[in-house]
Amino acid sequence: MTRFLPEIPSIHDPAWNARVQALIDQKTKPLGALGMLERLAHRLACILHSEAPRLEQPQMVVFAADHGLAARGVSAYPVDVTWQMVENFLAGGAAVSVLARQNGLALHVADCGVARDLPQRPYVAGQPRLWDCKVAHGTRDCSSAAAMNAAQCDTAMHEGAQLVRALPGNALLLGEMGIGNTSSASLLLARLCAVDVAQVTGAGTGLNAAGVARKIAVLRSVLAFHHQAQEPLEVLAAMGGFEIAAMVGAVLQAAQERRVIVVDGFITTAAVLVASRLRPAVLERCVFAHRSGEPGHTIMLQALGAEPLLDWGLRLGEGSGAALAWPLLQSACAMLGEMASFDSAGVARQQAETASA
Ligand SMILES: O=C(O)c1ccc[n+]([C@@H]2O[C@H](COP(=O)([O-])O)[C@@H](O)[C@H]2O)c1
Ligand SMILES: Cc1cc2nc[nH]c2cc1C
Repeated sequence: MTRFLPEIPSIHDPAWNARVQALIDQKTKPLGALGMLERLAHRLACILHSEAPRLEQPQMVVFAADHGLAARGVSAYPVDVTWQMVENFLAGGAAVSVLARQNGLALHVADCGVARDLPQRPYVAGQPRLWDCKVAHGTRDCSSAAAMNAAQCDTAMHEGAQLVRALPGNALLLGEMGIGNTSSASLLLARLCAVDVAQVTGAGTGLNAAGVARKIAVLRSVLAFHHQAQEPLEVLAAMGGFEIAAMVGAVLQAAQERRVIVVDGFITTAAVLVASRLRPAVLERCVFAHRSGEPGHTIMLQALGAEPLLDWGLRLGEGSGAALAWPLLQSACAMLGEMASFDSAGVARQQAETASA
């Protein structure tokens, strides 16, 4: 299978940037007074190339898979939670199910490599949908082998891209589920950003201090075992997960189509980190929903130059933070599209001699 590596041109356009900024500055408010909402509106206007951007048919995809490394005791929960939570997503009872429903987000679950066979079920319009993107029944234990081979990595990326192609709309919200996947995210970050793994390893689903210390020791041994893996896709295959590889493909595809990509927490951001090493311009299409309570996320966001919308100590994953932040994107669009300008409303502007530099 060939590698999925589309060209992603930069959408940076100084003239367009200035035009959108001028529109925002003409709204009836003191200059800059809507703070980060203004920066968000600016970003959405640039991604969707519209002075009045509209978010259409938003699609939340929860990418799910299992991790061989989980057998090394790096998670507080058993591997079976992955498939059990997939069932919960589909039944409508998980956090992301509730928040997606509340916010009018279509919900999809992509089985990229859950260890159990999940029965296919009929598609019911308006209900969460299960997609079979399974590459294998979980990755191999990456403390003693590559998590996946290059062909599996390519397949997972293609699956993610193909799924995005099949979805309507102009906004993709990224979610994930996979017991053990905070370990993969920490490993990708440690290797790709050359930081000490102890600095970027946290409790995940809730390890205690002794558990975190054991997790760090395991992750150190994994990094030593894969010392030769340095290129982004080598690192992804060596220590990633099928859901992460599928998200890399999904991000590249969504970026190529110029969709708005709403990034959730630590693991989805790890996928964006890998994608951005392959095609840096994907970052121009991303909105980072929140700063996760997982300590490595702050370092990862910094490495990407990302400014997250929320800082709520969320550490659930699933796409829950992306769904929570969604109304902020809607507000940003409403602000740009519906707020009056000083001229249209007949409101007096700031006096020239009082303008700050
Ligand atoms: O997104 C995050 O920031 C995040 C932080 C901690 C845990 N999680 C979720 O918890 C699971 C992974 O945790 P663990 O401890 O099994 O590595 C996985 O299903 C993630 O969705 C997610
Ligand atoms: C219950 C549970 C729900 C989750 N959702 C995402 N990761 C999770 C991990 C656990 C353990």
